[in-house]
Amino acid sequence: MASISGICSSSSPSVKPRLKPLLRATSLRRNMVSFPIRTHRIGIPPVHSVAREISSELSDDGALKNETAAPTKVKKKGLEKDPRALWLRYVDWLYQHKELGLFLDVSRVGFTDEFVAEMEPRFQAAFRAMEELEKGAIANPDEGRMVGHYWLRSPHLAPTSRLKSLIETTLDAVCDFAGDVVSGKIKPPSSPEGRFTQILSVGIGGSALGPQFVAEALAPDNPPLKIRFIDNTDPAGIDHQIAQLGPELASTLVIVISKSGGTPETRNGLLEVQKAFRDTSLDFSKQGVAITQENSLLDNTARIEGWLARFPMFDWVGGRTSEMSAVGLLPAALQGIDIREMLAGAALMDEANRATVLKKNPAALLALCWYWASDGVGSKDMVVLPYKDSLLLFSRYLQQLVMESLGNEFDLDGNRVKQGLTVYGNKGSTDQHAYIQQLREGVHNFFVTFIEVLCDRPPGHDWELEPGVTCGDYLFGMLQGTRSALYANNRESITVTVQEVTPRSVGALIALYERAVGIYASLVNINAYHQPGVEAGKKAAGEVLALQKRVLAVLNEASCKEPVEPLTLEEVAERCHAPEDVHILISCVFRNHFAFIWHVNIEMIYKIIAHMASNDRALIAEGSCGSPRSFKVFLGECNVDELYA
Ligand SMILES: O=P(O)(O)OC[C@H]1O[C@](O)(CO)[C@@H](O)[C@@H]1O
Repeated sequence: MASISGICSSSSPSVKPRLKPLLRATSLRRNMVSFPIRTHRIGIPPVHSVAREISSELSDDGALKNETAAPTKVKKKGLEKDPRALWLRYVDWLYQHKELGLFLDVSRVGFTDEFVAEMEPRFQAAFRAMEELEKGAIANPDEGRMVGHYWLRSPHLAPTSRLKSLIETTLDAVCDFAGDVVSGKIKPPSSPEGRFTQILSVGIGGSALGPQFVAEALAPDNPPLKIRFIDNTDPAGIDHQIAQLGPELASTLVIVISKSGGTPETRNGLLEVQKAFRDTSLDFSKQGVAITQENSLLDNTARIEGWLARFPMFDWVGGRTSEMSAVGLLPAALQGIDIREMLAGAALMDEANRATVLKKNPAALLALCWYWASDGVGSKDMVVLPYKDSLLLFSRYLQQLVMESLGNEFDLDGNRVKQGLTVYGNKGSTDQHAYIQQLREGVHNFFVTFIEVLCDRPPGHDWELEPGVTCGDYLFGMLQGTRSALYANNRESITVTVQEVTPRSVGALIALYERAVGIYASLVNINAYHQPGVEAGKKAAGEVLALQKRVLAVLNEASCKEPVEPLTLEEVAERCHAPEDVHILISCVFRNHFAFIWHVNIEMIYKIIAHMASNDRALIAEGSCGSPRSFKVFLGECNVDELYA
């Protein structure tokens, strides 16, 4: 058994939300936005934070309509249209990483030399910040954490020898365990096949998106183990995954992934899967693997129940940058993907991204384009279009990486900035038959990133479907045509080109965008490594479930009466609020918010009851859910246990 407990890092210190007085932009002039100079942690100079509400838009000829929106003093001008000048711009700015076979073309983004010059000091500061981060600075100040995903592929860079050996030991353990599972040395106890054939990965967000993207991109046609995912608390979705496994549940390795070890969706997925194991008389512990931080709820459960294996997550690796930790590496290795190649590709890309000359640093070039195109305030969305089916999930993966990192209400100095960069996209050329019409001719609120893969299919397999033209030529033509057509209509685009979709190039792509996010975050002075907004949603969900328990208790009590006492919504709400809400109500009345809170609660109680009624857990005595004012509700069966629990 590959249990490597004890090598996880200790759990993180408690986190306090950062509350600072809000500062506002102090002066806005017509052609320029200037802001008070502020000091900055880890060496970032002041930035021209631009209030989101100031709209900016390129007009159809590429000129800026609202000049006050410019994040720098540089005026935007129309995009270059002269073919020769454009070719020179292409050649001048083309980035190539020879060893990785990766190109980055930023020529179709209209930044000017003046803009680049103005941004230069900010880039130098961002490079210094990245350097400090890699040396182990507390780059996630709210949570008091280091940010160390770069060490995962270059352990020698880890700030202590303990961390270095932790990374290396974990990687070895992942490889050994995966090798033993694939070879059949580690086998499920009661499978007729005598070896594991399936992986069921249970996790959400950063504990799912990386493994999903990599599986889609790199899993061979006949992997040693096939993978499927439970990444939600949707019971029907979970049932579907379990039903699809059918009798192969007996040969399924269940990998439960959660950095915190307490995410409700993941816990629910685990409980549902464990029930499915019980229902089929299978011993879950012999087939369960946990990837989590040491001593988390999940870790303790796995240890106490004696699961097959446990692998560590580190508090200095964020969920959305965890693909190169056990989170991504274990599922990938089990599918026969060369994870050391993935790590090598990422390490090479990291190395390139340490260049302090803008033109030689691909991540910085991306950040420059994002800043230019979205005015440094996310005023334009990033549409990601990989022209390759296997990269379908790249945009979804990037959506979390970019939006959960950059979407921030406050900057590092406590100013309300409401930052972000919206990401969406699926794949080309498929999307040309969906929304490219709007991109070409409709609202101009985006820039595009094309991902191009030069090699169409393995050598020896291609054929011409018409003289001189292959199927892949069409895909190539669609990409180039769309890029040109968009540009002709002043729509900017970036093109990232890789030779092939391989573990090495996928590792490099992940590393490229991880670093671009880090650099961009420095440019706009935000903490890219926390996600306070997500916590608010989780907390609110907890409150809804707590309210549901109270509603259930009230209905139980009324339904146990002889005769049963059906209740209106108002009656349920009133009984729910006593006695523990009295305090809340008094303070709400005191602050003149009573009506609002009452309204929200009664609406929520209505939704709770409607949901229970839809699932046969509450019965409507009078009226219907469609007329909430009048309906009366009771529970079908009086649950005395619950009532007196
Ligand atoms: O790995 P965990 O702790 O279950 O968290 C899953 C995801 O939830 C988030 O915290 C957002 O809720 C992501 O950042 C994270 O990747």
